[in-house]
Amino acid sequence: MAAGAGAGEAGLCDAVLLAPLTEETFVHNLHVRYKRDVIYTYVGAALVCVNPCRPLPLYTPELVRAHLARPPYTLPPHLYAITATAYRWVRDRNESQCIVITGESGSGKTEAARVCLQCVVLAGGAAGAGGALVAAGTLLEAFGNAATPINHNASRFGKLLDIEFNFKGEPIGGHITHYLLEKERVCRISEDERNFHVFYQLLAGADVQLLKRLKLQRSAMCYRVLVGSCGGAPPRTPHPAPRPISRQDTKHFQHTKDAMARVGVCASRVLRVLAFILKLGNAEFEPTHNIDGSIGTHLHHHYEVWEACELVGVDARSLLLALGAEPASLDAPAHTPDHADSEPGADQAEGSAEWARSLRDRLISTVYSRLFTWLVGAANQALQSDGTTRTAELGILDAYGFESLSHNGLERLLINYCAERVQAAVTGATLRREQREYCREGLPWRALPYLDHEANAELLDHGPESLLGILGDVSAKGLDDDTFIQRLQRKRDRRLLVLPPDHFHAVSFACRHSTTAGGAMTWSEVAPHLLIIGVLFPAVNGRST
Ligand SMILES: Nc1ncnc2c1ncn2[C@@H]1O[C@H](COP(=O)(O)OP(=O)(O)OP(=O)(O)O)[C@@H](O)[C@H]1O
Repeated sequence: MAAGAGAGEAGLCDAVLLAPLTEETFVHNLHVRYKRDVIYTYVGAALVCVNPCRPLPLYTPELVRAHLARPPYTLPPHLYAITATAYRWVRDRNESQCIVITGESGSGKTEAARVCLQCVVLAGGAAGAGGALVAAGTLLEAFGNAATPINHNASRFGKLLDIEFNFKGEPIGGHITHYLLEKERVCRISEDERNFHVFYQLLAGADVQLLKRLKLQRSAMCYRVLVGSCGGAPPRTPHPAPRPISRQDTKHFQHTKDAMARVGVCASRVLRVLAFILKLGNAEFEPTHNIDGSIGTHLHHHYEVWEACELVGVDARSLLLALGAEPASLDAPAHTPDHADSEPGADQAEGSAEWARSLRDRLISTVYSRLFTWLVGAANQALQSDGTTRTAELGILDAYGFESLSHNGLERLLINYCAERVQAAVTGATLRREQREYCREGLPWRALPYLDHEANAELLDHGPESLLGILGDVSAKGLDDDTFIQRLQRKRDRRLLVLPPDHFHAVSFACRHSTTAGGAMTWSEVAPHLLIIGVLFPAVNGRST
C-alpha cells in the first residue's frame, strides 16, 4: 500500500488502516469522506462505494488512462483502479478475473457495473466489441429494469457479463448470463411501482402511426398491467396514477430502438409482443350464470383479446378456450348477476373466473420472460467474438439487490436469497483470505466477529428441512400453502418467525423480511428457480475476485 495514497483526502482511504477498527470508526470514516464527496474507500483489496445520489465528476477517460498507467493503490480509491487492476491481469497474464458487485437495492450496483464496463471499453481501445457491449446493456436495462419505491431504475434480474479479450487486451466479444427475471412484475405491481421500463418507453416514444399499428392508446392508465394494483380485477374507477410517463421515457425509447438495431433484433416483432401483453392484460373474466342454468366465465374487453391475438397471429378463440372462457360468451349476451354471491354455485363460478385470470397472468408473464431470454440470446449472438482467439475473460457480476417491499412473494424470496448467497461468498472469501494472509506472515491477530451470512443462507437452502427444501417437497406433492406454513412452524430456528395463516419472516444480512406464501406454488414453478440456485453459485464461487 502506498503511504501517499489518498493524501489530501478526508478520512482514511483504506479502512484497514483504522485504529481501532470497529463498526463505528468504519462508518464514521465513510461519513467523513462522503461529506467531502469522496465516495470510494478501500477495505484491503475490496472497494466500498457510498451512493452519492447525484452525478459527480468522477468518471473521465483521462482518469481511466491514469489508473491504467499507475500501479494499484497509488491513486485515491476508485472503481477504475479495481477494474484497471483486473484488466491488467487479463491483458498481461491471461488470467480470467471477476468483479463482484453487491449491495442492497438502490445502493449503486448497476451504476458501478456501468463504470467498470466504461473503463474496460476505454482500456481496450476503440476497436472490438465495445459498442455491442454497451448496446446489449441498454437493451437489457429497458426490458429488465423497473422503478420500485427504493430505486427508480432497479434491476429485476441478475446479470453476469463476461467480456472476452484477445492477446492484445482488446475486447473481442462477450457473453451475458441472466438469472431469474422477476416476471411476476409483468402482471402484478403495487401502487408505488412501475412495470418494466420498456412498456412506458413504448407508449411515450411511439409516434401516432406506430401506436395505431400496434392498436395501443398513449396513456398508461389504459392498461391494467401498468396501473399499480396488487392483481385482481382491473380498476373500474380511475386508480391512483403511477408515475406518469416522462420525457425521459420518450428519450430512452429511441436508445432502446437503437440498441435493438445494434444487436440485430427486429424492433417491430418485439413491439408487437409488448402490445400483445398490454392488451391481453386488459382481458377481464367474470363469473356468469347462463340462461340454461350452467355456470360460465364471461370475458370483458373482448376486442382487446381479438386485437392482441391479431398482432401476433394467434387464434383468439383457441386462446380463450385455453383460458376457460367460452368463445360463445364473446358474442352472446351473458347474464352477470349483480348479486352473484347470493346465487347457488357462486363460489364455483368465481373459482372458474379466478382460474382464467390466473392463467392470463401466467401467460403474459411467461411470454415476457421468454421474450427477455430471447433478447439475451440475440445480444449474445451480437457479442460473439469474430473468430480471433480469446485469451481470457473479465466477468462483471451485477447481482440482485436485497429488498423487502409491502408484498414479497416467491420471486422476491429467491432474489433475496441470491443476494444473501453472494454476500456470504464475498464475506467468506475476503475474511478467509485476510486471515490466511495473517497466518502466512505469522502476524498476531484476533479473530473478528462477523455476521454469519452462511448460516442465514443455509436456513433457506441446506437440506430437505431448509425453507426451500420444504417448499420443494410441498410443491412436488401438490400440497397447499397451509401445509407449507405448518411445516415451517415445526422448524425451530431463531432466524425464522412463522406468522400463520400465510406469512413468515426470515432473517437475512440486510434485515428481517416478510414473505407471503401466496398460493399456487407448484413444483413446476419452483423447480426452475431451484435449478438457477444450483447454477449461479458454483459459477460465482469458482472464480477469482
Ligand atoms: N456512482 C454514482 N454516481 C451518481 N449516482 C449514482 C451512483 N451510483 C448510484 N447512483 C444513483 O442511484 C440510483 C440507484 O443506483 P443503481 O440502480 O445502480 O442501484 P442498484 O444497486 O443497481 O439497485 P437494484 O439492486 O435495485 O438494481 C441510480 O439510478 C443513480 O441515480
